[in-house]
Parts: sequence; structure tokens; C-alpha cells
Amino acid sequence: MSTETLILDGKAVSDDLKAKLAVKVEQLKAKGVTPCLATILVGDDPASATYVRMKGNACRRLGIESRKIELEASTTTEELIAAIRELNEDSAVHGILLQHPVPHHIDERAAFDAIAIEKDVDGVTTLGFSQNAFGFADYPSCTPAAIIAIMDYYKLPIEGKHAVVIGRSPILGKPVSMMLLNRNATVTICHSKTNHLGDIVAQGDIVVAAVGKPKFIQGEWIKPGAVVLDAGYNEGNIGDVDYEACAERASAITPVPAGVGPVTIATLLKHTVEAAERTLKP
Ligand SMILES: Nc1nc2c(c(=O)[nH]1)N[C@@H](CN(C=O)c1ccc(C(=O)N[C@@H](CCC(=O)O)C(=O)O)cc1)CN2
Repeated sequence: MSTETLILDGKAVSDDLKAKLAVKVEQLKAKGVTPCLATILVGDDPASATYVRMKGNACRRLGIESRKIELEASTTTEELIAAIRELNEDSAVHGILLQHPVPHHIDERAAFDAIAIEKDVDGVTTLGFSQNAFGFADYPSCTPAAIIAIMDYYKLPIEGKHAVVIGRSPILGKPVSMMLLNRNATVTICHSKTNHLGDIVAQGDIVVAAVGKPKFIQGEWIKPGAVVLDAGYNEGNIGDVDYEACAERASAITPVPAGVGPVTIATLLKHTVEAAERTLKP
């Protein structure tokens, strides 16, 4: 790795965010409101169970209530939606998180869209996505928001830069592309059918890896001086970026672990606290 490469420390960004949130949680509690996040886990995927546990622990450490709903893998779409509607109606719950992915037989889009917009702290509903695309979402999807938060924390410019996003999922690649566009970047979205991917990535001043394939982004694709953000969370805590090789060329890069991941969770907490704050306002 070049000695000049800035390692973008997600733990530092997340600690900074959480320190500010701790104050807000205390203020809310003094007014009789305890922020509450309900997490829904369907089935027994071990990685998903880990992420839900991490979110619950992060909530508790900050004084946010965490309500965990665990449903059998055989749960139907209708049963899942009924559980979500119950949480929508529960005034003590401020945010709802449905852990992705759900088992294949479930209509995940329908389930996401059952979440009330004012409780969509994970930014997964079609309405939330649309608001984010227009640049006025209360709660943009957490990983895209985390990527922007890291760039802002380190004062890395976005405006006028060419951002290349690899991945087009509805909770990551697409929303982060819209957020970068709304910050006046020129955005290219690449995906599994993109031809000459390396040539396109090589044009990026900012490269966002959201492809879901371990070490997929090659060092020789990176333009010298580019900023590389790795949103990958593959098995074994391996990112989408070939870290050592990309760090040789990048001016700044997020590691995995301790890069985008911790900021994603801190962002979820931030949105939950904001949702609780909004219940106080007329
Ligand atoms: N409904 C959602 N589902 C999923 C999302 C999401 O944002 N909303 N994102 C991913 C997974 N994810 C959160 O759910 C997630 C993955 C990894 C991390 C993280 O902090 N990883 C650590 C390392 C893990 C460890 O220590 O064991 C790190 O990078 O340092 C946070 C969130 C899919 N599903």
C-alpha cells in the first residue's frame, strides 16, 4: 500500500455519529420518549442473524430500545406483512427494519412496502427510494447514507467528480447513485452485464463497490488517486474490493471490516432517533 493512502476509518465515523446520538437519546428520554427500533428476521440465515444481533446490541449500547421479531423461514408474505402492519400501528415503535434477504418464497418488495414511510428508517420502501432519488428523503437507505457520511467526515469532494458505482441493487447501488448525483457527481452505474467494466472503473474519481462478489474490483482498474468505497459484506468479512491492490493506487479507501459496515449501523440508529424526535413535533 502507498504510504500516502488515507484509510477511511468507519469506526471513527461511527463513533462520532454515536456520540452525537447519545446526547439526543438522553434529551428524548427526558421528554418521556425512548427511541425504539423493531428488527424483523425471517428464517435462520446465520449472517443475517449476526447483522440483526449487531443492530440490537448497538441500539442497547446507546439506550435505544430494540424489539426483535423472529419469524420462521416458512412465514408467508401475508403473515410477514401482518407482522409489519402491527408494528406500524404500535406508537412505541419508531423504526422498523426488515433484514434482507428474506426467504425466496416471500415477496420482499411487497413486505418492504408494507412498512409505514414514517417508520422506514432503513430506507427500503418504494416511496422512500423515490424521495431519496428526488433528494428529500428523511431516511435514505443506510449503506448509501453511510458512504456519503464517510466522504463528508473526511471532507472528500463529490461535486464535479466522476463516480462509478458497481452494483444496482435497490438498497445499495441505485440509491447511492442517486445520492451522488444529487451531490453533483457525474455518475456511471455498472452491473453484471456491463462490458469492459475495468475500462469504466478506471475513469472513476470515486469508485463505489456494491457488487456482492469478494475481491471483485481489481487494483489495475483503479485510477491513481481515486477514492474507493467498499460496501461489500461477503462471507468471512471480505469486501468487494481487492483491498491491498486497490490501496496501492487509491488516495483513500475503506477497509472491510471497519469501513462502511459500522457507519451503516450508526446511520440506522441515527434515523431511529430522528423518527422518535419527529413524534414530538406538531
Ligand atoms: N434491511 C437491510 N438488510 C441488509 C442491509 C441493510 O442495510 N438493510 N445491509 C446488509 C448487511 N448489513 C446490515 O444489515 C450489514 C453488514 C455488515 C455490517 C458490518 O458492520 N460489518 C462489520 C463486520 C462484521 C462483524 O464484525 O462481524 C464491518 O464491516 O466492520 C453492518 C451491516 C444486508 N442486509
